[in-house]
Amino acid sequence: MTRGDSYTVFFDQLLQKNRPFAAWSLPGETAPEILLGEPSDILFLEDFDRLNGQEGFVFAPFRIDENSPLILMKPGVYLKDEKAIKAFDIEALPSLECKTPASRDFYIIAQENYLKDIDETVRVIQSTKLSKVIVSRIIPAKRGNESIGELYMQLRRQTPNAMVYLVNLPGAGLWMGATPEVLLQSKGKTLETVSLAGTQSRRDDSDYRWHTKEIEEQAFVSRYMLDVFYKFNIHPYTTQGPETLESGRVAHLKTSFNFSAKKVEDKLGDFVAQLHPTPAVCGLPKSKAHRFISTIEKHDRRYYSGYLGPWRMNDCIRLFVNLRCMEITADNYMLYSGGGITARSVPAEEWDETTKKATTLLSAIEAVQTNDFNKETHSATGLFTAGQRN
Ligand SMILES: C=C(O[C@@H]1C=C(C(=O)O)C=C[C@H]1O)C(=O)O
Repeated sequence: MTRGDSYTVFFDQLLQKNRPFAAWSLPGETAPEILLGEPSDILFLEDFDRLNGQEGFVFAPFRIDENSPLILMKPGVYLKDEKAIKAFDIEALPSLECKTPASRDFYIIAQENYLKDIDETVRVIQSTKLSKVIVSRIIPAKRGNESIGELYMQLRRQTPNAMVYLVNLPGAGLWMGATPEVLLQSKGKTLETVSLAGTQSRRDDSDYRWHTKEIEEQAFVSRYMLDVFYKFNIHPYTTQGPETLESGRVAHLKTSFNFSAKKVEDKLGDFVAQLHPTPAVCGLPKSKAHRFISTIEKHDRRYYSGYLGPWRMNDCIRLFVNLRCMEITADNYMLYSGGGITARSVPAEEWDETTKKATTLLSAIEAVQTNDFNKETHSATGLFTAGQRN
C-alpha cells in the first residue's frame, strides 16, 4: 500500500512492468527527473573511456565484469516534473519480460571477522607502500511488501542535500541510494570535481573539529585530484575548502575544484576514466589498493563505489559516486558501506562508521515499513538483522 502520490504510483507501475528507468534528484532540487528507456536504449560499454562522445544516463560499476557491466541508457523519454508525469500515459507502456537474474551470494561479514580484516589492513599499511584503502561491507535489511516508490520518496525527504536515485536497469537490477559525493559536474562552462573523505557523526551545533586522521585521509584524495589535473594539463583551477559537508547522519570534509570545461572537452570520457575510482572509494596507490580490495573483501561491490548520473544530457554532466546505496533483491535490501583505512585507523571505530553511514537508508526503510497500512505482515522485529541498528 502506498500514500499514493503521483511519483510513488508512477515508480511502482514502472517496476511492475519491469521497465528500464533512472530517476534522480539533485541536491537541493525539488522534483525527481526521470529517464525512461526501451531495452534497445541500453548500451553495455567495454571500458570506462568509452563514454567519450556518448550521452545519456550512466550507471558504472566499481570494476567492469560480466556481473556488472558499464551501462549507458541513451536519452529516451525524459520527464522533468510532476506535470510531465501526470501527462504521460503509463498504462500504454507494455510490460517487459522479467528475466530472473542469476541468484547471487551476498557475503555478510560478521563483526569479529571485519575487525580482524581492519586490523590486518592497518598492519599492511604500516609495513608497505599502501597508504590508504577503502574497506567495505554489506549490511542486509529485510524487505517487506512496502512500496519501493514510497521508499524512494521518503529517502528524498530525509536527505535533501544528496543526489537521491532509483534505477532499474537490465544488467544491474534495482538500486537506490542517496549520495553526497560529486565525481564530476558541469556548471555552465566550468567543471567541478570534489575530494570528499573523513567522517564524523553529524552535530546539532555545527561545531565540527577534525582530527589528523580525517584531515590526512581527505588530503590524500585532494592530492590525487591534482595529479589527475597535471596529467590532463588542467591549469588554472580554483579550489574551495576543505570545509564540512553534512549528509544524512554523518559529516565529511570536502574540497571542490573548478576549472574550464574547455580543458577536457574532447576527452571527457578519458578524464572520468582517470578519476575513477578516486582514493575516496579505492585508495592509494590506486593499483595496490585495487588489488588489496580484491583480496580482503569477500563480497562483490558491483555498482557500489562506481558512479552514476546524467552524462552530457541536455549539455549537462552530473556524475556522483555511488555511495550510501543498496541493491534491492526480491526479499532484501543489501546496503553497502565502507570507510577509508589508514595507519591511524581503529577497527571498532571503523565498524561504527560503516554502521552510521548506513543509517540514512535504514531509517528510510524503517519509516516506510512502520507507516505501512499493512503493518502486521512484517513486524518490526523482522526489519533489521541483529546488531545493525545504532
Ligand atoms: C566509502 C564511503 O564513503 C567515502 C569514505 C569516507 C571516509 O572514509 O571517511 C567518506 C566519504 C566517502 O568518500 C561509503 O559511504 O561507503
